[in-house]
Amino acid sequence: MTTTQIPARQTLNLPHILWLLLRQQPWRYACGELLPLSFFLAGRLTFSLLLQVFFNRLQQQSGPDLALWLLPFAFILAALMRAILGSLGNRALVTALFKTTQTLRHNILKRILERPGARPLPGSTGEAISGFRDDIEIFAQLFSRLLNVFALTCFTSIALVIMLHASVRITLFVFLPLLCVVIVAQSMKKRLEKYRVASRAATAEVTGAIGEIFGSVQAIQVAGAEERVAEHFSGLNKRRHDAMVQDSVLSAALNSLFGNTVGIGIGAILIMAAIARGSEHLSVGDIALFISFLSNITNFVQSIGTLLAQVTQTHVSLTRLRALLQGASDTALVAPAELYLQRPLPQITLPALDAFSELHTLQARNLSYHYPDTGRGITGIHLEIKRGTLTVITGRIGSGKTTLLRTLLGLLPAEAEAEITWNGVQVAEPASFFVPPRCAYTPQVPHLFSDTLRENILLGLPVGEEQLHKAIRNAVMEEDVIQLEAGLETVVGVKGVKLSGGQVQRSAAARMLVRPAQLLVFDDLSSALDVATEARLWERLFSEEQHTCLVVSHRRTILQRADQVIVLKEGHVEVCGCLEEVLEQSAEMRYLWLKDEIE
Ligand SMILES: Nc1ncnc2c1ncn2[C@@H]1O[C@H](COP(=O)(O)OP(=O)(O)OP(=O)(O)O)[C@@H](O)[C@H]1O
Repeated sequence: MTTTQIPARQTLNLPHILWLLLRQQPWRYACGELLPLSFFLAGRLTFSLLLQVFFNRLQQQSGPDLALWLLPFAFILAALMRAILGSLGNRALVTALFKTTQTLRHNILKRILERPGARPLPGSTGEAISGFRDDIEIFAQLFSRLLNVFALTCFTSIALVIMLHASVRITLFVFLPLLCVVIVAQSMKKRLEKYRVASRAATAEVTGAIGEIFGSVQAIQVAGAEERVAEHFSGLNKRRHDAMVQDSVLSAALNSLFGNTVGIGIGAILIMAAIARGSEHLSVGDIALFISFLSNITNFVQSIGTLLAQVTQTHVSLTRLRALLQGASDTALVAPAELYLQRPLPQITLPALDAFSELHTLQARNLSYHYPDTGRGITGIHLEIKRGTLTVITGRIGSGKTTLLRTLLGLLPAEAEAEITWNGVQVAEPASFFVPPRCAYTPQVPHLFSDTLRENILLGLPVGEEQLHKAIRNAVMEEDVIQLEAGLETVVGVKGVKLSGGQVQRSAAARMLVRPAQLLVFDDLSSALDVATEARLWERLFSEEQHTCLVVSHRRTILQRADQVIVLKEGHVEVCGCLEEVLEQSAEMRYLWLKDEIE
């Protein structure tokens, strides 16, 4: 059995990926970049040709004629056109680029959320954040540059024909530097790629360290490790600084090379024009035309150089984004996405409880999972849970209780021979199957967000106040809510730092209970709740209806209520049965029972 479906990986090349993204909003891109730029370049061409006519007339006649008057008008017209179309186009372009980047972010996030909950990211959080932020921005920059280069290429091609018509030899001199630039840029490609990878990795390390430091301020203070942490952080920053300097210096060197090479080209043209004879002779108008074209050709050359560097960067970014995709095809990366940029987000609704979702029996056979780094975990577990019963999993620390729950629920990928059935039908994808209204789960270490307590419980679920207060009461949280400064509207701080461990645990229980489910799974509430509070919670839960529960615990209060106790030892089921049976059959259980009494 596999818990996640990893589609056969389909790798697309970069141009194909860009094309698929461009195709999603061709009109926005056309209006945003190509149209204004084309008008600008058409205006620029007209202006250059008028300039040629003007200087030729000036050379031939004693005074200026109509061309002189046309020139400023043409210039003003072109500038006006550019300003109007540019500002209109800018809005379309910004929207198009934003949609493209958000589509990529949406698709990667979707893929991450499809992965089993315990292992959603392939690397550190910092690497993922840096991928979401920087690598995707690099895609947007490449898009913008490509469209720009496309328009400039059209301009340069027309300019080339006009220049060749004026003088073949001098025109070739203009394009010689361009050839040099392309050769130099290509030869630097590998080095630039190496520097880019290093600077991205260093940035990810710094981002990750910031996240870890903010997440463990208390632990650092308790250990008195402020100075050592600051030193470590400073070391990471130094590495990032060095990598960024190498990267930036090489990019800047290439850029300045492009600019200066073309400058030298302009000098060469002037010299060639000065010494040209016969058919190669250039008029003042031709020289003015060449020089006026050259500023745009400079632009073109620089853009080509930057484009080549950006293509290299984008290849590096694509490799990193593929790592976040974790085996999914590139088509998943560029698939059109519903973004809700201007419309309100759709309401979250719980799937309706159909006849099949009603639990009668849940069975697991040969459930195994071993952590790749330690080889520890659970092996060959069988279990059966019947409707309306309470099953308690117990065992020593590290015996595999949490691993068993997570593997059953698909949060860890079970090994191949495992089989999970719900009412006798095999569950192909436990991670997406064991969700409300079939199953709800409170983990041992719940995660709260830096939001109000209400939002932390509801997570956007549209339920009435009555249902919310019932869940809070069942989680034995109602007195705490009254005491909090703003009740349910209290902002609980990052990871719920403003709440006690027990309050965090019970908030998570309320989050679970507000979503009615056929199977309720609790992982060891006793780690954060005192005996009396935990007992009240079970009392309330079982007094109102016959829930089906799967609970990890070592507390006698819940063991005594259990219909079935599963005792785990070193990742195996040691014994399974009602409390009397397991106490009678297992020395391990007797040890755990006595230990709880002593504690
Ligand atoms: N992320 C992990 N990577 C590697 N090994 C792990 C990981 N999590 C747990 N283990 C190992 O797997 C075994 C089972 O761990 P598990 O957390 O399931 O035990 P547990 O019975 O739930 O413990 P506790 O009572 O402390 O919650 C342990 O030996 C533990 O060291």
